[in-house]
Amino acid sequence: FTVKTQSPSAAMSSIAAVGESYQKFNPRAYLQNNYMPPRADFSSEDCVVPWKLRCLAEAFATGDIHGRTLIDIGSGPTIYQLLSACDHFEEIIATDYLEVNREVLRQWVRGEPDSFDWSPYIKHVCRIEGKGEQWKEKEQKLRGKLRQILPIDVHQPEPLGSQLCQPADALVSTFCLEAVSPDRLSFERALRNVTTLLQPRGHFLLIGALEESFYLAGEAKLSVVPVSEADVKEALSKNGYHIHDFRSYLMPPSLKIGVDDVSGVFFVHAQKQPVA
Ligand SMILES: C[S@@+](CC[C@H](N)C(=O)[O-])C[C@H]1O[C@@H](n2cnc3c(N)ncnc32)[C@H](O)[C@@H]1O
Ligand SMILES: O=S(=O)(c1ccc2c(c1)CN[C@@H](CF)C2)N1CCSCC1
Repeated sequence: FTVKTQSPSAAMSSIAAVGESYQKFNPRAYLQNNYMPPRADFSSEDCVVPWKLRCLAEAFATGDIHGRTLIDIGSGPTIYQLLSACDHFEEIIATDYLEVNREVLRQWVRGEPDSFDWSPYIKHVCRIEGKGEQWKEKEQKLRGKLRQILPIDVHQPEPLGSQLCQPADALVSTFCLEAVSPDRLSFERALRNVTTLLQPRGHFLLIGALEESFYLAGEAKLSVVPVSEADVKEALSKNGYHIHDFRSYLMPPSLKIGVDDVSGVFFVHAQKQPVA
């Protein structure tokens, strides 16, 4: 059999095409499609949003994941993925490819009146963490820790360019790598690139879409490389990670409303192994 390898120029042009497709990405439409009712349902712990928040809260509740800095890879216009992290790091760095998303995050940090209302998520996380924390306290705490909102390109060997002084103690990334990679090889290379941002023995919490091929964000229709559990595990192992925990959520048919064709969601707690 022949092994299909892509020429560097072909790989670059398909990555360029992804970047071009993101120019039409509409943050508000994206938030509407994925983070507002009816899809964003908190009515049962079995719903996908409570499941995601519980995965993150339980990982941080182990006490194993802490340090000075945490970087969120491909934050987009969302902050839910950082709510359980903010008690465990001095500084949280959000990143995204698009200025429109970085500006949405800045608006939230500034507490601007028409910024997205994350209070249902903050209230839910305070409840499941069970520390008696008031939601406005957690909201202000996260705002205080989100001190840098940086441009990133996971397809670059140095995704943050020269902006990063030293590798982070932990990484978080949600629905980014598979949503910006034209194929599995690019997905693995993007993971290799972002791994350079993480200290050896650093922890990586990764959430993503299983077997998704597209999603909508306003005028933009974005291609997604369909990945299976095995693909994600293989990519992590190839990049020197030990997998502490891997969980999957099967998307109920009722949540398939046309804004994407996601089949499920994965959560991974992985740790970068030191080079021998
Ligand atoms: C599906 S959204 C995920 C947003 C958010 N993390 C969440 O959980 O909903 C994918 C994000 O990846 C960003 N992105 C696009 N191309 C990228 C690239 N080359 N490197 C890093 N991020 C990129 C997009 O701007 C978008 O915000
Ligand atoms: O948290 S989710 O599982 C979720 C949240 C975000 C996304 C997806 C899924 C799938 N498409 C991604 C595109 F990359 C973005 N969820 C989907 C069901 S309704 C609430 C939001």
